[in-house]
Amino acid sequence: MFKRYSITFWATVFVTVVCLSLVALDVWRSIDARSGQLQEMERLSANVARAMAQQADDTIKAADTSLADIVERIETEGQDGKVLARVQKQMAVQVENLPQLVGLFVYDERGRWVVNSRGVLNQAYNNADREYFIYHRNHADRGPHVGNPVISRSTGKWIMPVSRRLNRADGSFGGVVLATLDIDYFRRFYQSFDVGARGAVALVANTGVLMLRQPFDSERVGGSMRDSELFRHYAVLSGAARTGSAFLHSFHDGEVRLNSYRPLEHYPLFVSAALSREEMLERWRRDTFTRSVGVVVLAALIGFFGKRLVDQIRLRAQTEAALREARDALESANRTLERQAMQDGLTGLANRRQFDVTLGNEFSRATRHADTLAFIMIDVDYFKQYNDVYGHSAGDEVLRAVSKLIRALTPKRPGDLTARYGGEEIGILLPNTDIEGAQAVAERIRLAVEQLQMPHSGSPLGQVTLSSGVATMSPKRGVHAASMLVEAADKALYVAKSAGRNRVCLAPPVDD
Ligand SMILES: Nc1nc2c(ncn2[C@@H]2O[C@H](COP(=O)(O)OP(=O)(O)OP(=O)(O)O)[C@@H](O)[C@H]2O)c(=O)[nH]1
Repeated sequence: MFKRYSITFWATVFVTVVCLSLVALDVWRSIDARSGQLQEMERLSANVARAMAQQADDTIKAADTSLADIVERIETEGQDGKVLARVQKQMAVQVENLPQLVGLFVYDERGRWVVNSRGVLNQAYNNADREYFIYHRNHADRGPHVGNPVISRSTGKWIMPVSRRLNRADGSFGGVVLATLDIDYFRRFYQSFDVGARGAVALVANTGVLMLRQPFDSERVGGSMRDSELFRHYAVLSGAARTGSAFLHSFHDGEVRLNSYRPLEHYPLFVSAALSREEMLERWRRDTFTRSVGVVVLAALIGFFGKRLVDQIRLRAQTEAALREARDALESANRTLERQAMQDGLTGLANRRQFDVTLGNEFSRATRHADTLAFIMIDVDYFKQYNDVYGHSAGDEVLRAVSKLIRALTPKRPGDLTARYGGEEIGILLPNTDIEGAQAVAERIRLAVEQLQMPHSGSPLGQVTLSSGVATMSPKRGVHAASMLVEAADKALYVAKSAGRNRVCLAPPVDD
C-alpha cells in the first residue's frame, strides 16, 4: 500500500504533520496554561478570602468578648458610681490593648451616655436613633449585633458598631453596650493583600450592607449591595456552599472578577476576594502571543525548508527517472547496434562477422568434446544472370525470399546458425551433426526453393534454384582449422555447380 505513494508524497505528509503538530501542541499548551492560570487565580483568591474571614472573625470576637464582660458586670453589679468607675477603667484598658477598638460605650434605655472608655460623657449626644440601638430595643435576644457602618459622632471616623443588649433585672430593655471598631484597622489589613491593580476585596453583612471595600470608597460604605451579582449569588447559597467562587460582574465598576466568598464563622457577615479576569489573563495572553509567534515562525521555517527539501527530493527522483530512461534507451540502442553489428541488413540472417565468431566457438567446442561439426554452403544458381535480366532490386527480393525459407527450414538447436556468408552465398553451421543429417537439411532447402518455382529466364533450368556443398569434420587439436571445413564445403559446392546445379554434393571426409 505504501509503495503506491512516492517519496515526495511521504516527505510532504511528514513536513505537514510536523507543522500541524507544532501548532496543535501550542494551541493545547495555551488552553492548558489558561486553565492553569485560572486555577491559580482561584487558589489565590480563596486564600485571601480565608485570611480576611479569619481576621474579621478574630477582630470582632475580641471586641465582643469585652462587651459580654461589661454586660455581665453591669447586670450583676448595678450602675452605681463605683461600679461604673471600675467599668470605665476596664473599658479604657481594653481600648488600649485592642488596636481595632475605637471605643466602648454604655447607653441607657433612652440612648443617653452612661459610661465610656474615654471617661468623658458628652450629654449633648444621644444615640437612640442609631440602628443598633433601635435593634436592641426591639429585639430581646442577648447575642452580639453587628450594625451598619457609620461615621462616629465623637471622632468623625468610619466605624463598625458591635453591640449587645443590656437588660434590667426584670428582663426589660435597659440600654446598649457598644464597641466601635475602626474601619481603618480592616483597611490596613486588606491593603497587605496583593490582588492586582484591578482586584478588590470586600466585607459584607448578610443583610447586603457593604461594610468595607478595598479599593476604599467612602461613598459606598454602608450602602446596599442587594442588587449586586455577588450578593444575589451568595444569598441563595447555604451551608458549605457559601464557601466558593464564581466569575461575576462587579456591582461597582462592571469588571468581571473571579470572586472567592466565605462566611465569617461567628458573625452574620461574609468576605469576598475578587481578582480581575482580564488582568489575570493579560499575562497569559502576552505569553501565548509571544509563544504563538515563535511557533508560527518555527512552523513557517520548517514548512519553507521542508518544501525546499521536498522539491529537492522530487528533482532528484525526476533526475533519477530521467537517468534510468536514458540508460534504458542507451541499453536498447546498444542491443540494436549489437544486433545490427552481427546481422545482415538485407536478409536478416547473421552476418559474416557473427558467422566467423560462432564458427570459431563451435569449432573449439567440437574439438573439446570430439563432436562432429557440419557446414552447408548454399549458392543461388545463375544469380548474375538474374540480376542482369530482372534488375538488382529483384535480385535482392530473391535473396530475401530464399533466406526466409532457409531460416524456416534450418534446425533450431543451440549452436545452429544460418548466415549470409557473402554475396549470394548462405552458410549453415550445424554442430554435432553428421553428414547424412546435414545433407537432409540441404536437400530439404533445395527442394523447397525448387517448389517455389520462381521464374528465372536467364537460367537454363527456367526457375530460381540452389546448389549446396555439404562438409563435416571431427576436429582434432593441432590438425584441423575451422577454415578447412568451409573450404571442403566450398569445393563440394563447386562440384554441384559443375554437375549441372540445382543439387546437393557432399565433400569427402576431411583428412586427419
Ligand atoms: N541483387 C544482388 N546481387 C548480388 C548481391 N551480392 C552478389 N550479387 C550478385 O551475384 C552475382 C554472383 O555471380 P557469380 O558469382 O558469377 O555466379 P552466378 O551468376 O550465381 O552463377 P553460378 O554461381 O555459377 O551459378 C554477382 O553478379 C553479384 O553482383 C546482392 O546482395 N544483391
